[in-house]
Amino acid sequence: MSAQQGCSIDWKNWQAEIPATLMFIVRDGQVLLIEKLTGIGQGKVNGPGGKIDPGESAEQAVIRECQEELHITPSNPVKMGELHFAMSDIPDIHCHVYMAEEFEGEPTPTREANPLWTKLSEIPFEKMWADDRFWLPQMLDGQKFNGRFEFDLEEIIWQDVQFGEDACALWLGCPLELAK
Ligand SMILES: COc1nc(N)nc2c1ncn2[C@H]1C[C@H](O)[C@@H](COP(=O)(O)OP(=O)(O)OP(=O)(O)O)O1
Repeated sequence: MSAQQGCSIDWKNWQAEIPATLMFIVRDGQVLLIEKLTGIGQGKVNGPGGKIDPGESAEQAVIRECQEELHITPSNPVKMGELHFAMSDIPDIHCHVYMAEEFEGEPTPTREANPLWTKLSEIPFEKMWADDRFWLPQMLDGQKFNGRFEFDLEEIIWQDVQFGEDACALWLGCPLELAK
């Protein structure tokens, strides 16, 4: 699966209904994941994150979501990628992905999430969204990326993931930031 072959999405004119974020905090050979208890992907393992509120930047949103979901505040988040999800059963999602090495607070279970410090060698891909295995290892290795996925329910039916600085040129950015 690559290029546009077999893809039914007009990516040039594609716009997502849901702008969202993800954060991956890495410290001492471990990444801070969550068991997601509410929202899209409930029951899956993911990074903390969630929808971007109107008027909020992606960075503001990802920090707020970490505060709400885990009672922590990441420092110096670095944007690593964008994910474009064309979904069959829920509105399409445009997700901004961040990494950080430092944070304030103690990861704490909340109504929305249980924190899961996970060894980098033991990421539970079988409990995660199907796309994660195609970009998360490379991102944790320091590579920036741009990923586009077409899903049929929870199955990927088309994908294209690019890595490296060139991938950043494909980012759509965050239109809401322009509206601030
Ligand atoms: C489709 O594949 C996905 N893969 C990955 N890795 N992550 C995804 C995928 N689809 C959605 N996500 C992430 C993006 C966001 O972090 C959440 C969705 O946001 P959520 O529904 O949790 O938003 P909240 O604002 O926290 O929830 P409420 O609207 O219920 O307040 O999933």
